[in-house]
Amino acid sequence: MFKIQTLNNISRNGLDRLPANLYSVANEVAAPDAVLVRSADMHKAPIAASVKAIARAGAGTNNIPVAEMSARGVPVFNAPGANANAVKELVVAGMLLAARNIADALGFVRGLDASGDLHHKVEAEKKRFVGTELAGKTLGVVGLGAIGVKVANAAYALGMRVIGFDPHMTVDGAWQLSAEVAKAGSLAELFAASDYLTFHVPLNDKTRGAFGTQALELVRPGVVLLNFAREGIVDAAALRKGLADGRIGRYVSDFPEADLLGDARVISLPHLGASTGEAEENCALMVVDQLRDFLEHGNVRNSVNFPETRMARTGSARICIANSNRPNMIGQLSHVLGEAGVNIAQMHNASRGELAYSLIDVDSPVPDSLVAAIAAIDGILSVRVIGN
Ligand SMILES: NC(=O)C1=CN([C@@H]2O[C@H](COP(=O)(O)OP(=O)(O)OC[C@H]3O[C@@H](n4cnc5c(N)ncnc54)[C@H](O)[C@@H]3O)[C@@H](O)[C@H]2O)C=CC1
Ligand SMILES: O=C(O)CCC(=O)C(=O)O
Repeated sequence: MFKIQTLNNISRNGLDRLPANLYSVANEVAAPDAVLVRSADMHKAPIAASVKAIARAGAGTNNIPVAEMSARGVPVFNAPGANANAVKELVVAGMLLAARNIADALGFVRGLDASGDLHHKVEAEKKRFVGTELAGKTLGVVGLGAIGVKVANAAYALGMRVIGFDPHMTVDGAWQLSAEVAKAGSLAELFAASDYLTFHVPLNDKTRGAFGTQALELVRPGVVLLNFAREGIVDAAALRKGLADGRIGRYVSDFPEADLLGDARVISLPHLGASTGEAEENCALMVVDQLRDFLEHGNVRNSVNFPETRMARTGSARICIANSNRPNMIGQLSHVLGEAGVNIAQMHNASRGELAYSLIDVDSPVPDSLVAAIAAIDGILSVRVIGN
């Protein structure tokens, strides 16, 4: 029986794919085998030694201590692209909210006194909410991954000019991107050309503060800045300076900030990008399937720290081993198996950066002494036996 701990609400349709005879699922679990999480901050509490995998039902994994998990030989999975459409639609809504003063106008109508001549009040005041159109404006998209590509294509379909910047764009992403989206040679070029600017990059040491004081000097006065990626992507000081001197016309964000809550130029949403029934279900289905494949067969799909590794099962048992990616690890493993008289039926080894992962199917049961001997090899991060 595998014990799964959920740290956030995970779509029921996803959880239903965990058969009750094999899995128990709860919020509070002693010694869980795996954790299912959305946005809960896993940096804040120690992660139990029993955890063999973490599955993020979403895209960003900055709430998970990925480097620490790699050092423990624990894969972290996510659901690439599974919520991208939901985020795209909210980004489009965000551009429209900013362009047409929709939030202010809604506030005005909600505050109207229902008595008297409503029609007159509406017609007299509507000039306060005159907006602009998106068509003909330029949108700069930083990060052309699952979300950025969809946002770029949608904006083009709305009549916007679109330019994008992503030095690591994938071939798949390029296939999906409209040929009408122009490539910016640099971030500076993109900043200078954009009326609307949107970021769709992961938060990491390279992207933290990607919109900072330098960007502020380059952007068009009154630029509409959209941040549906992560709070840290936009530097706090640069944002406040830009709002104060009017360089930033509007800030539309999925991450409310305490001191900006009352600022009329700031439109904040409560991290709603992926909050649609469809996206929540897509993410849950994807990560639950990946988690099952890992726990039951050791296979790895869509991990952010492990290499893709899949092998059909043969033999009586499977040994799953994560180790430091250095010479002679396979040699030592096969030596230890040979010493124990265990024959390798088939094996698959793959590496990613500093980590390597092997699936070894064997013809006979794996004794505890062999597991201990493998774990004792210098550089082994984790060992697990399935189907013994
Ligand atoms: N508001 C919300 O509810 C949601 C927010 N997100 C955030 O959006 C981010 C992006 O999500 P996806 O598009 O699904 O991820 P993705 O991994 O498909 O795309 C990210 C893209 O950013 C690019 N990139 C990385 N560093 C870059 C840099 N320095 N400059 C330019 N491009 C760079 C990558 O090459 C990649 O193409 C997530 O990491 C997450 O933080 C994702 C889903 C929901
Ligand atoms: O699960 C959520 O609602 C947050 C989604 C998100 O931010 C992500 O997928 O990176």
